Amino acid sequence: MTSSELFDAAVKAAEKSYSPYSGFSVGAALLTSDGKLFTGCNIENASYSLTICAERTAVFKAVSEGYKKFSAIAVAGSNNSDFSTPCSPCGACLQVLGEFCGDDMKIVLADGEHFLSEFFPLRFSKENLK
Ligand SMILES: O=c1ccn([C@H]2C[C@H](O)[C@@H](CO)O2)c(=O)[nH]1
Ligand SMILES: [Zn+2]
Repeated sequence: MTSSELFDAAVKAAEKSYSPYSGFSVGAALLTSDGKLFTGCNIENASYSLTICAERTAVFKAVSEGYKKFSAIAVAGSNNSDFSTPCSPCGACLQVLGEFCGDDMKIVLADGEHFLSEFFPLRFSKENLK
């Protein structure tokens, strides 16, 4: 699957966003190392802080189905139907992605391919616990 196809899957996943409070729809499309696709959307709550981001929805879906090795994630976010402005994963999502993915994990945004190391070069990880 190309990065462009992965990004399109993220835009499609954003259609399922439940975001009545922010009005900001986010979709994520996570590709496993063996080519399986998991998607996720943001799901808000009247108790705002219980909101879950699209990226973590996708990661938790995948891990709960037994997939823990990933090659790329695409993220698309918008408060209208135009997903052309890059939407970076928040710090919480980067931390969760970092649990399962190396520095070379590809992060596809509206402006193209990035890597986890760009966003989060000195993250706290299981290496710190040794
Ligand atoms: O990494 C992120 C950052 C924000 N959001 C969602 C959470 C909230 O519903 C909305 C506005 O913050 O965007 C995500 O899905 N992913
Ligand atoms: Zn997030």
